Amino acid sequence: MIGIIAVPIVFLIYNYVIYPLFFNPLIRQGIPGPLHYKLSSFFILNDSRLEKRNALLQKLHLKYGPVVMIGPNEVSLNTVDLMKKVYLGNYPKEFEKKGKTVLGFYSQFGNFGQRNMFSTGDSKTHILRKRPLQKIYSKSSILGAQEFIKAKVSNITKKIDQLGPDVNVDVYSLFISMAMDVVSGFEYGTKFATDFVEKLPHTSKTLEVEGSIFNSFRNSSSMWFYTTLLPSLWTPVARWCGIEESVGYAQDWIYAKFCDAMDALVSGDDASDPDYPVPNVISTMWDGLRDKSKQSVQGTLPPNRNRGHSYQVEGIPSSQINSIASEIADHVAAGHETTGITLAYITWELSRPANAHWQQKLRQEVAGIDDLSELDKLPILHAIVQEALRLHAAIPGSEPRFVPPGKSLDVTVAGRSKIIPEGTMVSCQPFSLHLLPVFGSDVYKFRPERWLQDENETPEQYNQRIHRINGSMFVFGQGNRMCLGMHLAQCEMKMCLAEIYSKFKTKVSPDWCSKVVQDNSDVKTGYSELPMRYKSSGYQELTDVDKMAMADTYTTRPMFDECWLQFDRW
Ligand code: HEM
Repeated sequence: MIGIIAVPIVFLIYNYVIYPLFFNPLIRQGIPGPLHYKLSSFFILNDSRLEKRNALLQKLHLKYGPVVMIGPNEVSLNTVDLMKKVYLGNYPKEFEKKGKTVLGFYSQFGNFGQRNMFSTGDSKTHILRKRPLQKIYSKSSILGAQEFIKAKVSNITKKIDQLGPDVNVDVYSLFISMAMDVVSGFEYGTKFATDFVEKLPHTSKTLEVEGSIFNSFRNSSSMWFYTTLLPSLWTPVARWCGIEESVGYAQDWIYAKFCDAMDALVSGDDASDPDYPVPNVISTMWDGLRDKSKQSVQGTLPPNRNRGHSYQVEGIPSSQINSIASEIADHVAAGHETTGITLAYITWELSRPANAHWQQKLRQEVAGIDDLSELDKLPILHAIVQEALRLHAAIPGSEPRFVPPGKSLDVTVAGRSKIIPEGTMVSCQPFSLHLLPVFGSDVYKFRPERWLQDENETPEQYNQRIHRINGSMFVFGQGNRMCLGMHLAQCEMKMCLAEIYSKFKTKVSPDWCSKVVQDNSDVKTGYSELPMRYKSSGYQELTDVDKMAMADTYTTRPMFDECWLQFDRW
């Protein structure tokens, strides 16, 4: 009897007290951090679940310095040098040694039973996947696709004109829709691109409408903690929250569109609209698969458009077909939320009374220019986009990697050299890196001028400063796992801002909040700063700054999922 009780107690004491305190190499090295975080991963996982992680890591870095232990095997880093060592050093997303693999944060991002580029752990497999897709999103390819992007972007101003002046417009809905209209063309071919800017009203909270695919994407995001960190609890929690069905809806929608585009390709049709011949993922991967299989592929079996997710082509294993669908699903998700969220933050910042002078400057700069390569050279437009990417990084959360087998990471703690051993999970988070002093003063404020030449600076000093701060940006990651859609996102955003501000001025809707804050006050981050009751009850007493607080999650969003502006012709 004593043995039955004693064995588990000894096990727990050894695992949670003796081993961590006396044998854990990170603790023995003296890596700083709160003691309870060093002993168990429970605390940092729970912070993620409570949507407090990003703000907490920032506080820990301010307290303990740039190297902080946040779990028995996890260290958060916050200097530009360490970020470069890890990400330009291409540390892997998974740790593999002697045939054993430690899966990481990313392994759960696969779809339809298949991994994709983003969720691939090892560098060799990743580069093979990435190579054929890289050219679709290269700068020259995006410039070549500008007529298509322009057509989708100009639907925004058409929509605003239809709505008329002083109408409250939810720009969060508008820009998420625009980004989906664009990215779907790059995935399925322009023939199959969506038209959500035209089809949705954007004058009510349509993204939350039950059954909408955006609601479904949102519900998937709300489950990100379980998807990525505790997959075994995903199904019971989704069922308990009543969103299991809804989460599947976006996947079904993505797959149904995939089937439509595949039907066209397999029968020898082009997936591109002849007016907008844009290179796309489905055609590129399908051609690659046919070349690889060296078979003449003909005819389809009837696709299963329900939950089966199994499009079949004679002679090709369905796993290979689904590998294309998995890649597309990832790009569709990555490509619409991030860009839409950033645009919502940019236009909100420009609409705040204290920042409204930037609208004037922008209008003067973009007047009469709609060519993308010309827009790309404009300093004010560039400064506004860069500043929003810094302050409102759409992915502000940690991007975890492992110290590779056979290597260690040298760090300095309080002037002393320390070694982080192989297999340790290390990460930087854009949110904290973007607040470092290298970016200048008032780092919690939106100040596009930090990207422009100061009147006291020589051109040489300016170039050196800009080189330094550009190299410190982490919004798109760095190294070989850097964002594939970066040029697409930047071009889309610049085109969209030029289109809007050459025609309209914007202001924060006074009907949306108790008060529109007049000064350029600091941004807020996260649910942790506002009591949860605001989320579900009447929250009319909040200001626009409160309502645009960034959700404390891996991919952020305005925490109330809305951003209401009014548009007026200049
Ligand atoms: C403002 C918009 C965007 C932001 C802030 C953003 C941010 C990021 C970040 C930080 C990563 C790297 C994650 C990591 O290393 O752990 C990433 C990867 C990725 N992004 Fe984006 N992204 C944006 C837009 C897009 C768009 C429009 C696409 C369209 C296809 C896209 C596709 C991808 C893909 C496929 C990867 C994985 C790359 C790889 O693993 O090699 N992103 N993105």
